[in-house]
Amino acid sequence: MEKLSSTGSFGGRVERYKHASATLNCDMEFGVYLPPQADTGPVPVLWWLSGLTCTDENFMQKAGAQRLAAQLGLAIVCPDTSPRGTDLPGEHDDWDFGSGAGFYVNATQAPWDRHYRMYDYVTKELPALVEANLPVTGQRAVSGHSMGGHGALLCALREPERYASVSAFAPICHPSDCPWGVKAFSHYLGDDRNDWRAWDATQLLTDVDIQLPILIDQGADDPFLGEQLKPGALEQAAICAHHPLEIRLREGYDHSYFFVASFIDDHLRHHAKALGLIASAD
Ligand SMILES: N[C@@H](CCC(=O)N[C@@H](CSC=O)C(=O)NCC(=O)O)C(=O)O
Repeated sequence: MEKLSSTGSFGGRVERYKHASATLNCDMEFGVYLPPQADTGPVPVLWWLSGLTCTDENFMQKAGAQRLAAQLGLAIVCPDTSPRGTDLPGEHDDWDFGSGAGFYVNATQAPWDRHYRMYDYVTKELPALVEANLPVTGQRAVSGHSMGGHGALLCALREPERYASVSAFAPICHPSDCPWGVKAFSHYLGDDRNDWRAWDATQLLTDVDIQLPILIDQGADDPFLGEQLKPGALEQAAICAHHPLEIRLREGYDHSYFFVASFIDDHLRHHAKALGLIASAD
């Protein structure tokens, strides 16, 4: 992998890298925050999955996570949100589909299946690359925002043994039943809705063996709350499956990174506790 930049931040470094992805069949860029503790030994990683229209840079520039990550000794890796440099029919026409909108699934439908395999990319290829080349351990936590919150829930519900903890900000909780999800899933996965179940947190949650407790923050003034995000569906599924889930509805907050930045420290502490970096998240 090629280092694109390295910038000091709270005693650590914000770095960006480029590499050729075999999973996605294209070149990709990603961002990483390495806390000062990474100078003397490997540190665990919070994997952050961003939302629609984002690149690897939105979270690093807007969430303000570096100050506390530096104190905790927690690295943060931000993948991009879709394959890049490709030019499939209609790929760049809409902000909620195609480029910037990979939805963290493995596409099965042509022409998307040649590139849009974001689940395998963020759970397998990129962790292997990062863990082989940067001063990090194989201990992982996962979080994300909106489409990335859906991605984080997928990681934790499909392969809970790979993660110590999970959280999400305003996740798309039931993509099979919202306009963003239906649009993406019909193109990437085809029209048979039985094939969507394995990529829908609300449906997956009923069959998991290892139950990672889920922490969610949701803005009460989020314009996408009722039509796209549907945390109530996930809450009902969690009650039926006795899956530990805490959803905190935040009055006065919307869907933006002002909301993410306001509560990111709580999430970092939640993950740091699960990773054994601190004794208590309070
Ligand atoms: N069309 C608008 C709205 C796009 C938007 O709100 N994107 C969110 C994620 S939405 C769900 O996945 C986001 O994180 N935007 C980036 C940011 O830095 O705020 C638009 O294009 O702005």
